Amino acid sequence: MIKEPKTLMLVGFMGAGKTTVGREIARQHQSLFIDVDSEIERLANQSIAEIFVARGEAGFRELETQVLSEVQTFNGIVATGGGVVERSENLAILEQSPATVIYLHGNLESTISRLLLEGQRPLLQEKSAVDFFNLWQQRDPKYQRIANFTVETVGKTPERIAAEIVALFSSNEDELALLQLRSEIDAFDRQIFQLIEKRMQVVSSVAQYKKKFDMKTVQQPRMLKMRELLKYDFEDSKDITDEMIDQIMSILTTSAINKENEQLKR
Ligand SMILES: Nc1ncnc2c1ncn2[C@@H]1O[C@H](COP(=O)(O)OP(=O)(O)OP(=O)(O)O)[C@@H](O)[C@H]1O
Ligand SMILES: O=C(O)C1=C[C@@H](O)[C@@H](O)[C@H](O)C1
Ligand SMILES: [Mg+2]
Repeated sequence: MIKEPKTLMLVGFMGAGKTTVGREIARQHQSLFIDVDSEIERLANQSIAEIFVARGEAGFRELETQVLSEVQTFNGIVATGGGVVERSENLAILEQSPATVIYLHGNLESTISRLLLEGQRPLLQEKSAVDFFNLWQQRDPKYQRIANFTVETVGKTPERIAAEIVALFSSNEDELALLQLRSEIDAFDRQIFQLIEKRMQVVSSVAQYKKKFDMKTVQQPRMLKMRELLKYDFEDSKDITDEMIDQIMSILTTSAINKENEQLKR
């Protein structure tokens, strides 16, 4: 059971949101928060980037292990650094500590775009996209191994992720299994709606085109063709039935037609 843990450790790839979500859990749950990277900077009196330059990655990892062993019994939320799984000493600390470990799982694409916006991680400067992909593949099973619970973060706001984690505190073992699955479903739902939002933006551009060339909003052959192609592509799927395609496409096309009519004032 994850019941009001004394220590809650967040692990995950750099940029997964450990620091942001950790602070938010502390705010929602009124607990203390500590960030391993910030503690390392305090200890060395240097920024992470400066530590990497002055002591190399190996020197940074030494400090990381030192701080991790100190915070393993911290009474509150601990955001670890993305590379905490790089050293076997750290894995042993996390496996043996009484802390509850939560893996913030995302996808490489959204994580890299966030990191590029920030541009502060030393490893980001020196690694190629392929290196990053390999690092992701190599670290992912390690985060999984040490985690008591994995939270799917794709498409969710930090507030939403934090609320999901706070909800775990009062759940028993059986409920946790269900919450784990629901965390995945919620992430898919958010991705589906984000895609629908993007689809509607394209619909807007189609409306402009139709206005320019004085075309009708509803193009019946096109509507039929869209469904026909989807049914063909998913004909082997047991879950995506023709009926489901008709129902979902009906909602999507009705919303699109309404939007086009509104834009074209028809
Ligand atoms: N769920 C989210 N949705 C959108 N943006 C997010 C989300 N989580 C984090 N971010 C943004 O992504 C960036 C990286 O987040 P954060 O610093 O919390 O990652 P981290 O896991 O602590 O990384 P590191 O391992 O490098 O310390 C920040 O700009 C933050 O605002
Ligand atoms: O993923 C990593 O190896 C790192 C992540 C950051 O949290 C920092 O600890 C540092 O930039 C290294
Ligand atoms: Mg961080």
